[in-house]
Amino acid sequence: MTSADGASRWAVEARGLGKCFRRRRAVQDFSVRIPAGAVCGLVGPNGAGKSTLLGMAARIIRPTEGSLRIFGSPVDDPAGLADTAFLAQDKPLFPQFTVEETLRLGRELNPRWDQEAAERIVRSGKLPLGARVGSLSGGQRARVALALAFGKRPRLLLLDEPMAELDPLAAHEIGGLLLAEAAEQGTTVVMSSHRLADVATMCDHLVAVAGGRVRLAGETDELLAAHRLVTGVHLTEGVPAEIARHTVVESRTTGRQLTALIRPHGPVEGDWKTVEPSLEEVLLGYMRSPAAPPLLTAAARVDGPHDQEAAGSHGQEQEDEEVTA
Ligand SMILES: Nc1ncnc2c1ncn2[C@@H]1O[C@H](COP(=O)(O)OP(=O)(O)OP(=O)(O)O)[C@@H](O)[C@H]1O
Repeated sequence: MTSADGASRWAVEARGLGKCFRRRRAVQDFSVRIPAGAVCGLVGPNGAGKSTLLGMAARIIRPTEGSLRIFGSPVDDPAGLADTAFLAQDKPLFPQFTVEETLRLGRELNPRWDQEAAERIVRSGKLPLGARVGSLSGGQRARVALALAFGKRPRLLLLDEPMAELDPLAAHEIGGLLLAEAAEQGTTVVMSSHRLADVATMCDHLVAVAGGRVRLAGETDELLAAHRLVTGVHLTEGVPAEIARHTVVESRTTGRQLTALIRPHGPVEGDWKTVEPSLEEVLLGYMRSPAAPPLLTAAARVDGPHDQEAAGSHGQEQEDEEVTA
């Protein structure tokens, strides 16, 4: 779908996307949209397919099946190449280069290079331009890598575990820098992370994957509002009927105490305490319960109400539920 000014509303649009490495299916039946302008967290356990998804969007891994569009154009359209920047997990930089030489390389390789933005990012960390990259701390190297990425002026910035090796202080600083620069440049950000607290504070959208399939996708607020954490005393075996009538993502009993993560289909009857769960509680619930049905908000679904191209789309959307909360 395109907006009135001709730009695509969707930064990323995957339909039935799949990737097979020899006989191993890393991603399957993946149908999700991420709107332009979102800061989207990509979460899931080790081996879930996060790096493979980012690699396909970054054009370094070729999908085996399905379609993937970036700002409305097929991912393999060379015209879109300059629109995307990808920062791999190991943040490949040349250790012998100085910060200044690294930025110069960025300028020479990228026709749309924005030296002012790149220098602003480096200077705000008080990094000396003459320092060798190999002598910098992990946080400082992350800053140089982000300067290189934002210097490209990408419309879509793909980050694989950008804070993985940073201490909490450096992660906070780099997270703030990332959000400020994304807002300044209007960049859509998709970042994989195992740090759920960072995802909760930084991301307005979320895609959770497990076993190469989407488990949750959409606006973080809407996804949270669609769930309730139910607790109470339960003396018999199994999930009580008044809870089982809702979609139960996960239920656990500790002694006499039952805790259930549910997607309510109306009020929860009986003597149960219900609260809105934290993002961490929702994500852990889905990770621990691979059989729980996935949930995609209307905006994340490729057959959502804004879709004009849904005919013939395939994927797991047939079995998903819509968020009604
Ligand atoms: N080049 C490859 N060749 C073969 N198998 C691969 C390759 N890359 C990834 N895989 C497999 O695909 C699956 C998904 O891997 P991927 O790296 O995308 O997961 P991830 O969610 O990024 O994991 P992590 O959180 O550990 O980084 C895994 O089973 C992995 O072993």
